[in-house]
This record gives sequence, structure tokens and C-alpha cells, in this order.
Amino acid sequence: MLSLNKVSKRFGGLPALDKVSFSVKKGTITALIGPNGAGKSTLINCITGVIPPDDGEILFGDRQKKNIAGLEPHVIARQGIARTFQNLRILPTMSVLDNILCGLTVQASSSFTGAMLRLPSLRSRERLFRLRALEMLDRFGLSGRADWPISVLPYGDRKKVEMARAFVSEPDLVLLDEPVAGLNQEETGRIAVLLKQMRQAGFTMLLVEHDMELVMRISDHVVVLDSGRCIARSTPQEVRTNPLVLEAYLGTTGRAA
Ligand SMILES: Nc1ncnc2c1ncn2[C@@H]1O[C@H](COP(=O)(O)OP(=O)(O)OP(=O)(O)O)[C@@H](O)[C@H]1O
Repeated sequence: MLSLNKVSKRFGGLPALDKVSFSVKKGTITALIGPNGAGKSTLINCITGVIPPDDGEILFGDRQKKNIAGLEPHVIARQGIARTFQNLRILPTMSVLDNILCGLTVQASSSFTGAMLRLPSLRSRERLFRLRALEMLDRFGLSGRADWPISVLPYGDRKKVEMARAFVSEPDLVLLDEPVAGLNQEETGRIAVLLKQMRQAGFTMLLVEHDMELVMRISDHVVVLDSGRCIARSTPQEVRTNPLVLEAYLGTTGRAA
């Protein structure tokens, strides 16, 4: 679904990403981990078009892959990549349902919404958009709160609204930026179950996360960045015992143990 080929980015001459290559397979959860400053946010920003990479290819697509490196964020979003943000970007004065409906209009040319937009009448389009948004709220356990303004929701529910908004247009790839940051163990457990359900439903996800328990619990593959370099791409089990990864996180392998 997504293949990065030697993606590089420098800031003021210093490499933030140094020839990063890895792939994300359709229908899987890939976690992108690494210590602070490793380059995770820079990489997500390159994939979503917030900043252009200096070099390398970002190939995206199901059957036919296209190099999206350097395209504008709205163009990349329309190719079928949705994202959530570390600092929530939902609209606090609007209702839960209206926030989800935003996800359908922003991603207007993903395959699902593209089909919807071809419907002949505006009313049938609106009805189906609403139905789709309510279905997604139901999946996220928020259907009873559809009309609530965001401002009265607890933080955990706000995170879920942002996730539901990313998934509602059925994008080909969802990038989740620290989905459980700030949540307690119980809320984190609920998000883990939800994300596994979304994978079961066929979604492909790339997850940036510091919570190792969540990463180990739900990921199919783990990609590890350290100082802008990709030092491991493997299963959660293998990454856990990889000496290079232990060294990146703990200092030096033997001495840190
Ligand atoms: N806009 C920028 N200008 C200059 N340097 C930057 C910029 N953005 C990131 N960097 C530098 O690039 C490197 C990678 O930063 P990045 O934020 O991508 O790491 P990260 O893995 O997301 O870290 P964290 O886990 O703390 O969010 C760091 O050295 C950072 O200081």
C-alpha cells in the first residue's frame, strides 16, 4: 500500500531522515517507533505532504503505485490517506456528528465518498453521508453522543472522534499520530480493541506511538527510527530483542541492561 524508498530530509544541514526505506502492507498495522528526535513526525509530515522530502520516493496505492513525494497535503489526502494529530484537530464548538461529517467532505474523492458524490440528488447524498457517519460513531461507541458539542466530551472520547473522522471516508491508509497519548490504561485498552477491529474490517494503518505495550499488542510490523535512520523493520517480537533497538532506547546494549 505504501513504500518508502530512501526518503531523506535535512534541516539546516542536519539529517532528520537519512535514506529511510520500508513498506506498509495492505490490511496491516505498522508501528513507527523511535526515541525522541528520531524523525517520526518528520516522516509523517513527509508522507502527508506537510513538508516535502529532499530526496527519495513515497510510493502509494493499492494496485498502481504513484510517487506522492512533494505533493500538496490536500492532493495526498484525496489519494486516500487520512490522519489524526498528536494535538487534536477537531472543531470544539461543532457537534460530534458534524465533526465526523467533515471527514467525509475533506476526503471527498476517496473511493467511498467518490461513489457517494455521484449520487443524483443532494438529499440522498446527505442522507447517506449522515448514515455513514452514524455507523462510524457506532463502531467507536459514540452513537449516543452524536449531537453533543465536542467541548463537553472527556478527552478519551475526543480522541475517538478524531479517529472516527479519519476512518469514515474509508481511506486506503490511516496515519495515527500517538492515538493513546494522555489516555489511562483502561482507555488505551479500548483503543487497542477498536484499532484491531478496524484492521479486521480491512483498514491499513501506520501508527506513531510511544506506548510500547500498545505497539507490541496490536502491530503486525514495527519500523524503528533512530537519528533519522531506519535501524529495524520486523515483527514486534523480533524488535523487542533487537540489540540495535535496545541500544537506541537504552544507551548501550550490555551496559544498559
Ligand atoms: N522544522 C524543523 N526545523 C529544524 N529542525 C527540525 C524541524 N522539525 C524537526 N527537526 C529536527 O529533526 C529531528 C527529528 O525530529 P522529529 O520531530 O521528526 O522527531 P520525533 O521522532 O517525531 O520526536 P518526538 O518523539 O519527540 O516527537 C530532530 O533533531 C528535530 O530537532
